[in-house]
Amino acid sequence: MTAEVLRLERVRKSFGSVNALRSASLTLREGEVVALLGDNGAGKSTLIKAISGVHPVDGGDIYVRGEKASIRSARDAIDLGIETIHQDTSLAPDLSIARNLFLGREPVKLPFLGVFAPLDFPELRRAASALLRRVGISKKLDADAPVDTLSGGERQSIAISRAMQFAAKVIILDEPTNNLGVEETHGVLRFVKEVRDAGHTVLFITHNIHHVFQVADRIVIMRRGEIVAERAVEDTDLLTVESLIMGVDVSTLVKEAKAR
Ligand SMILES: Nc1ncnc2c1ncn2[C@@H]1O[C@H](COP(=O)(O)OP(=O)(O)OP(=O)(O)O)[C@@H](O)[C@H]1O
Repeated sequence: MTAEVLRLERVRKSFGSVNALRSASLTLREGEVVALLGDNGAGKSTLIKAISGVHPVDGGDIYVRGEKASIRSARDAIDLGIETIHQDTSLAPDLSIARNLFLGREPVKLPFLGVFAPLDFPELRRAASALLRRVGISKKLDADAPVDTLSGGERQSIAISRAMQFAAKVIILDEPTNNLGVEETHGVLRFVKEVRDAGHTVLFITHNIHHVFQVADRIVIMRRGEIVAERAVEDTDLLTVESLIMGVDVSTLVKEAKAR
């Protein structure tokens, strides 16, 4: 078994009277792809927002590489090696691919000038092209082109590449294949596997169980703010996972529907 990179122990988060996370415990290990599944309102987004510092938890503990961590902001999470790619919001559409690959962490000239330091464009272009080659999406991409000229799948790959290059140990993807075509979806799923094979840990939310079986190593299922089941993908099947998500035996429902 590989090393533990992130562990949540009995984390809680409420919004007024809504207990979005009741007592969620989860361990992520190095180099695995974990799919987080659950019905609408199960608490998936709240869980990833807790890990990424958007909604600091009300209680419970978070450990990063075995050390107790305090994640109170997105900056805290990034500093701990946790990068989150939210749907459609992770890129600046008007900026170039190269700028988006660095976004806020661009190479600068005269770094002692702090926020006033001018960008080092030749270095930015060189580093961006090298990264695009390394992640295998360089074929037709020009690092100077605006990012809004890219397809949805390419944009996802750019956002994931950015997370990878900043050596994020844990990359969290919120519905990475939402609104993508079939081919693009396969491209992103393939890329997720490559990211895993490069040693990163990926946690992703999806409503598409078929994608889970294509890419995940492990499935974690949430219901009503708790993690109710975890399964290795090779040890489970679609009906079992659907049953765990819904909290009822789906095969019985199917039989009943056929009998009507
Ligand atoms: N900012 C918020 N303010 C108030 N309630 C919230 C907030 N965010 C989430 N909730 C509530 O917390 C519960 C869990 O929501 P969450 O978005 O985490 O579920 P989810 O599993 O991601 O659902 P979906 O798949 O529909 O996105 C829901 O009842 C939701 O209405």
